[in-house]
Amino acid sequence: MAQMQTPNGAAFLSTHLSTFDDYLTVILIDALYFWIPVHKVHPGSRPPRGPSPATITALLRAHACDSSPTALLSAFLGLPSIKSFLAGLSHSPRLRHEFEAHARRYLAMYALTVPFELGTTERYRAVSRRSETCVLARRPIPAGTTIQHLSGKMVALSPQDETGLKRDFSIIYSHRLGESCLMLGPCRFVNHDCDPNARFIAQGSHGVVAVVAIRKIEVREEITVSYADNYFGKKNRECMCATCQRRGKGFFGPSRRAQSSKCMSESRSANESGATSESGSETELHSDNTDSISSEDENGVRRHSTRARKRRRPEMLELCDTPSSVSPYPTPTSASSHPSMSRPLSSVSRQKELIKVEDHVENFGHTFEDGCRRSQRILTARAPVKSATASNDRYKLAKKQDIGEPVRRSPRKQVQIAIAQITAGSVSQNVRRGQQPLCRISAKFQAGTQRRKQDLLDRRTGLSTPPLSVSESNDDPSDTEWDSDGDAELYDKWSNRIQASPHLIYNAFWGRLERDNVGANGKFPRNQQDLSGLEDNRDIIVPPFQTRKCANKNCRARFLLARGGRGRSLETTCAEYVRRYDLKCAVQVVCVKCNRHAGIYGFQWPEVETLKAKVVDETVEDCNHEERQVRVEFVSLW
Ligand SMILES: C[S@@+](CC[C@H](N)C(=O)[O-])C[C@H]1O[C@@H](n2cnc3c(N)ncnc32)[C@H](O)[C@@H]1O
Repeated sequence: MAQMQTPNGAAFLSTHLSTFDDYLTVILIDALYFWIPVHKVHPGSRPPRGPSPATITALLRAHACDSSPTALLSAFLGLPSIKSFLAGLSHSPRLRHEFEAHARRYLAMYALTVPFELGTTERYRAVSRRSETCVLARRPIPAGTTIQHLSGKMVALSPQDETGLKRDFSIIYSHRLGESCLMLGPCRFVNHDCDPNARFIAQGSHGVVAVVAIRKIEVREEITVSYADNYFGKKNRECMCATCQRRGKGFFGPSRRAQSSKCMSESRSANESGATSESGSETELHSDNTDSISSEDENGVRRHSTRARKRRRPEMLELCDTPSSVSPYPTPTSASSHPSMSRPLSSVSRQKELIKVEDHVENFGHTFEDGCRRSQRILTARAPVKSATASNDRYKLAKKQDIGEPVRRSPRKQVQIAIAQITAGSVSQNVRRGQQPLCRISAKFQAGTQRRKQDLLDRRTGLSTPPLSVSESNDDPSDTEWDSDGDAELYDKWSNRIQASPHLIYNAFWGRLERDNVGANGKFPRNQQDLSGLEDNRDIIVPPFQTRKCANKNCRARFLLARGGRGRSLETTCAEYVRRYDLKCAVQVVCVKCNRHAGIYGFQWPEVETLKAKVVDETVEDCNHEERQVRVEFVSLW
């Protein structure tokens, strides 16, 4: 195990803390809270076995209303798998202490009073090709407030890590420590915005980082900080933040294409010469700003001395000083004064790469909350984009007018469309992927709706399956089986209907019409075997099946039970969850957020109101609370 030094030393526990971070995010976020795997420092490595999601959920439930995570932490540390993990650290009390402190940071995120939560965003998908994490305000945060529990820890990068960690985005340059550091913990999920509403501050002298609101942050607003002025290329010209989008700058600016082609050739030549000099053995980072020697040419391409180039990190954030006058961090000068700030977001190889734009890109640039509240928000690439340079295509795609423009459609409307389409047995218009079809609902059909509603009600009273929770659907969706004859019967009925018009299957969730989603045998897939006969790249459509009221008496949301297959997923929000978990499984729910909280807090959410003295004002505005009031109805399908 690497030797431990103080945070100010050249080598600290970055390797260990990054391993801890990966381990903790797997067991405390990916496994039970989140619907995408969060980015890992060591994406390839397999973390040790941790406690099961059910165990952690039980712990969280037991301590959900605690004002401090201390009891939760000790219960967590007492779990057998955590104990055996800690046993491996017994030789180093300091490492053990760091693990405990880091676990506390992640566990604290589950306190009911925490004013933020993690969400997902598709904003950066055009570049990163994946959903990314973002941090959203759960309640109003006044300006100047330190955002409770949105914290992290900076650890200096050891030379091994410097070479080993090829691409980790949470590397920051600390002026105080004079070193590149890894930032780990919940605050590493905060994204950059050119007009941020918060900023990083240092807390104490041990590399602990917090986030302070610099203006009032509204409920559901994303919490953002400014990494640096030149973090995403010169003047952040690759920045994809909402502010740049609004102002038509950065990634969305008209000059970007011209610049990026120049930059491409410049950086290619810089890279070539850099490659030669990088054969040397020096990997140590600069210890202060004055060490870095860099300049910019007229094209905005930063040129480094050989030495600076050797030390360049691909991406770095900058930690600002604290708002108080006694700052442990010297006020940063210009971000560009350090060579690390010249991070080329689009590497040469990336720019050369031919873009493979999916022909169906949805929900671009919005977050989980948006998705929950705005049931549809679609950017549809009208046709597959053909070979061109990456920057060009990305630009074209991003310039499409409907980016970020919500398209509102009520679930009921979607369902009506679905019913009408299915009843008609065919579509009278060409419906392309991603396009929303329109049709008239026949009078005959409308009369039938009432009958079907009644029919559904009758059936529902006979069903015995208990309401579902996140833990149930999370455990192993593929193991989930239909658990009542009534369900199976309904499913059969639905399947028959689908098979009557096999070319057209409708996903009642997201209003998508799909063709040809039937197996080789011409039947709708009913089990894993059927599913495996289907091509991977097809969206498998989940027929709506049965709705059920949430067991929480304070929640009016309905669970939707359905059965489906697998498929690719381009969406976040509830839909992503739905697709991720129910594509294979028999069970799905309507609102991921409601269900997630239900799973974690054991339907205790409304009890927040009993903590009147503390949170009564905020509770009213709390988006989770609000979300739980969302009524989703799909009942008219039968
Ligand atoms: C510190 S991380 C923030 C959390 C990250 N979104 C995640 O999923 O873990 C920084 C990364 O977020 C993305 N990012 C954040 N803000 C961005 C912006 N304004 N423009 C482009 N990418 C951004 C980039 O992929 C960057 O490497």
